[in-house]
Amino acid sequence: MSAKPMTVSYNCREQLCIESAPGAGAMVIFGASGDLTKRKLLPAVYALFRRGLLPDGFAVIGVARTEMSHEEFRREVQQAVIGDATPTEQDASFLARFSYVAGQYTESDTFERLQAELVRVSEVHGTEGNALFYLAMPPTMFEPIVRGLAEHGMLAEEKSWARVIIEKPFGRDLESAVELDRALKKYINESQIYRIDHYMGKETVQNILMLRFANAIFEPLWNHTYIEKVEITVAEELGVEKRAGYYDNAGALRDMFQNHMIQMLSLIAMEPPAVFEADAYRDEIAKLISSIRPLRGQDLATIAVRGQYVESVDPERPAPGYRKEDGVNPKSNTETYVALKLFIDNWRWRGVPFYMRTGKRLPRKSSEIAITFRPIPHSIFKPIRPKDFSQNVLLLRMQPHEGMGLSLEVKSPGSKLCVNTLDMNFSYSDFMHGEDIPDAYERLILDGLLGDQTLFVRNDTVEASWKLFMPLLRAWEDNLDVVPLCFYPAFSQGPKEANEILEGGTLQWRKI
Ligand SMILES: NC(=O)C1=CN([C@@H]2O[C@H](COP(=O)(O)OP(=O)(O)OC[C@H]3O[C@@H](n4cnc5c(N)ncnc54)[C@H](OP(=O)(O)O)[C@@H]3O)[C@@H](O)[C@H]2O)C=CC1
Ligand SMILES: O=C1O[C@H](COP(=O)(O)O)[C@@H](O)[C@H](O)[C@H]1O
Repeated sequence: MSAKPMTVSYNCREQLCIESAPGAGAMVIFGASGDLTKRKLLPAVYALFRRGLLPDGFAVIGVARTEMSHEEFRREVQQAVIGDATPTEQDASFLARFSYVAGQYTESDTFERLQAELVRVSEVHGTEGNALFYLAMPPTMFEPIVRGLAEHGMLAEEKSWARVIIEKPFGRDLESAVELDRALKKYINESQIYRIDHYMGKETVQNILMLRFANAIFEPLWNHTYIEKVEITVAEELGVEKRAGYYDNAGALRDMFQNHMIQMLSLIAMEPPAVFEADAYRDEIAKLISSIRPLRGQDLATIAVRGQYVESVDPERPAPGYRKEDGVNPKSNTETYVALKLFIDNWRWRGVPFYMRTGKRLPRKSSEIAITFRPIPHSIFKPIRPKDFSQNVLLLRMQPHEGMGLSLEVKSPGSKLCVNTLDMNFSYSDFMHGEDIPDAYERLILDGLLGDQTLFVRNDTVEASWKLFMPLLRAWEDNLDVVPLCFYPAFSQGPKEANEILEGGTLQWRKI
């Protein structure tokens, strides 16, 4: 059926918007000279400023070992947020709120100077002694920095607040995650730790909750009786880029599955929390992760596939194999692709397979969740059989072209009784009136300033997720034969062996 554009009407009901403005506070970025700061944090802070969401009492202090004056740091910030454009008066007032402290992260002197700078910005910019510390640093530095902050009284919360945002990886296995948490908890408590999973800040990921819990039509169908399978894909076109040092040690399971993929699965499958508040919400996520069926040794070969990209075979899109990438061990067995079939052993999801895959150097960037409903039980349109009808699929597109789709079986107009599939599609961009959808870091930094931990990962879920994956990680490390490393050409659909976990190849992955 030729698809006509859908008419979407959308009434923004301002009275139904929940938006809180943060109170005064400073943001301190450790690792201010780094990649994450330049590419993500500074543009996000600038976007918040442009949207009028930063408090009047606000300042940013960059900290790193690289020697820089305040002015040099401001120039870096300017470059990161407006590039070569000439700053407006408003931009100048934004840049004036930035300052810089250079020093070693383990030296007392650095923390003393930071403390003095916090006092200064409190007086000059009215940050009221509150501080959001963002550790955009390799995780080996988390403990020394938190210790330094605590020893210099910057984490005490008597008259002001102090929060610490940390970036993944939260450990590289269960043991190191427990150890990291133990080390941090010597100086701060859980209510001060904000663990970022940037997927939770993505608008479309959050919309899963609104779709499920603000519409009565889905909940009755949202279970094993009506849903046949769920497929979650996070495909990247990019390769390892400049992060080989980290990635070759981590691999796709640690880099994407243990965190982003499991969090997305949780949003699809969790029970409704009574309220959308940090603990109620995260309790449900923790329960869900703990109900995922353990990955047992004897099942691994039938539920898991790991792959690594090799050189592209497409002459129009040349790309080297993973082992030839800069900084990668030429004999590396690190996986750049993982596909898994998971089950959730609870009342709602008993027997429903969750097919999940993620990988680098796939044909294009595409993150989506496809929920396939069961076939109709009986056809009244004889001789058309039940299996001739396409099953309904609800598609949630995270990126790019954020939106959703629903496929329905409909009658083609005309005297004949013809069944056809109609794909109803809608894109968020239709609602945005030319504005970009806010980046995940904007939302998460704002929540950090607000003191709202809802979208941040609680430690019990980090540990539950590591616990789930440990048998697989151990099997891979101990014995390459249990789940052999399969190779796929860059920009292909991934290793062909991934089809095997789809019921021995009788089903197919959605095309990326
Ligand atoms: N970049 C990204 O896209 C993403 C990053 N992350 C995580 O965010 C954090 C920061 O990432 P990113 O900015 O890429 O990291 P970088 O490697 O760019 O490091 C950030 C800064 O930390 C300092 N640094 C680096 N290595 C060391 C070291 N061994 N000891 C002390 N200081 C060091 C450097 O500053 P200086 O030398 O001036 O002190 C550097 O500018 C990491 O935990 C990373 O895993 C998570 C998701 C995506
Ligand atoms: O955390 C990570 O995420 C990115 C993918 O994030 P996206 O927002 O671009 O989808 C991934 O490239 C990176 O390896 C990983 O560390």
